[in-house]
Amino acid sequence: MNYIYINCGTTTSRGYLVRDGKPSGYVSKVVGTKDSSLSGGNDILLAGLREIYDVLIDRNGLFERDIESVWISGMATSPFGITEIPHMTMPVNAQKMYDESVTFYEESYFDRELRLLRGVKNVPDGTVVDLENIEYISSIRGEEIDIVGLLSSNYTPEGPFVVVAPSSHTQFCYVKDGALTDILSSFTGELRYALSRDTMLYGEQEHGDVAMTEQFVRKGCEYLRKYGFCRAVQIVHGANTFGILSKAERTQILNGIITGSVTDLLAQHISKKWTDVEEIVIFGGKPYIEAYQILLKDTLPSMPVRLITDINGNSFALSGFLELLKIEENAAH
Ligand SMILES: Nc1ncnc2c1ncn2[C@@H]1O[C@H](COP(=O)(O)OP(=O)(O)OP(=O)(O)O)[C@@H](O)[C@H]1O
Ligand SMILES: O=C(O)C(=O)C[C@@H](O)[C@H](O)CO
Repeated sequence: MNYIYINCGTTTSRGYLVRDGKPSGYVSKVVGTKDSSLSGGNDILLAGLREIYDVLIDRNGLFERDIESVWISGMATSPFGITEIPHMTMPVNAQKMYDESVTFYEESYFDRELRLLRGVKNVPDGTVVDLENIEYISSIRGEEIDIVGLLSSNYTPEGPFVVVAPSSHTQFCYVKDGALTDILSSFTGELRYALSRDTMLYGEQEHGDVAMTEQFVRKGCEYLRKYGFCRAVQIVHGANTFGILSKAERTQILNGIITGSVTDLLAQHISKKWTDVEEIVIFGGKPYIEAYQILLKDTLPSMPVRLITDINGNSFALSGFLELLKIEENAAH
């Protein structure tokens, strides 16, 4: 049987073809819910997701009728996605993700049923969210399936651990007894994107991948702690004004500033709330995730910190989806 699975992101969406339980195709496209928010409608997103679906089918010599079902996780269920579906409550494991999936008939671009996987929030259903409690509430849409995939792999530590998932937003996910149990979300990658694309920093920063080195990442974090966010960023600009450092070095300092603001937060959270954490697992596919490892090792020197590179064609999200397929197939027998 053939299945298509798409993980819809804020910035990028990634699609996979699974044939007889085996991954057989991968396509990614820079399209996500940020496009819906910027354009005021979800046409760009839906057209992009449809393109991923078409490419996976065409490249593999298939027809639409050959696809048993199409599954979509991530930001597709956000207000800027395909259709809004509320987050699930924790704890979350593969079975819960499967049980709480929602079938939705998408008329305009797919003209077929989609199985939408819901995101997760860290408060019970029925919680009235207001100005007083919003600061304690976090949510994810997409990282939960990465965690299901991670839990199915041999990378998982025994005791409680925190998964660090840096991307458009950095999600700290607390995992205990085989389930996602708490979340702390921060607005990182999108902030960095805005700063490096739409400000003076544009011509002063490297825009491709840059390897992170301790010296510059630490410097950024040091500026942040000493002067606060705005002055720290101004120092990066100043380095250009006064003609010192390369673009790549300034980029690393900016990364140290943004990453430092959330690694310090994580350290605080571990000391106050997630006190039994035994290990931190950072995952992602880009070199910038190394900034997290550098700063966490400094900030929490006695905590084991593991970095797991999630190469796109072989992602934890896909492994998570394969876990859900096993549940689906067992349910069918
Ligand atoms: N060097 C970097 N430092 C920090 N963030 C970065 C860096 N390079 C890229 N990013 C951020 O990563 C994000 C893009 O990541 P990706 O393409 O994985 O997005 P996504 O899958 O849509 O994210 P999400 O899963 O959060 O919805 C952008 O917000 C971008 O600014
Ligand atoms: O719950 C939501 O609607 C989000 O915006 C979650 C978002 O941060 C994703 O997890 C992407 O990282």
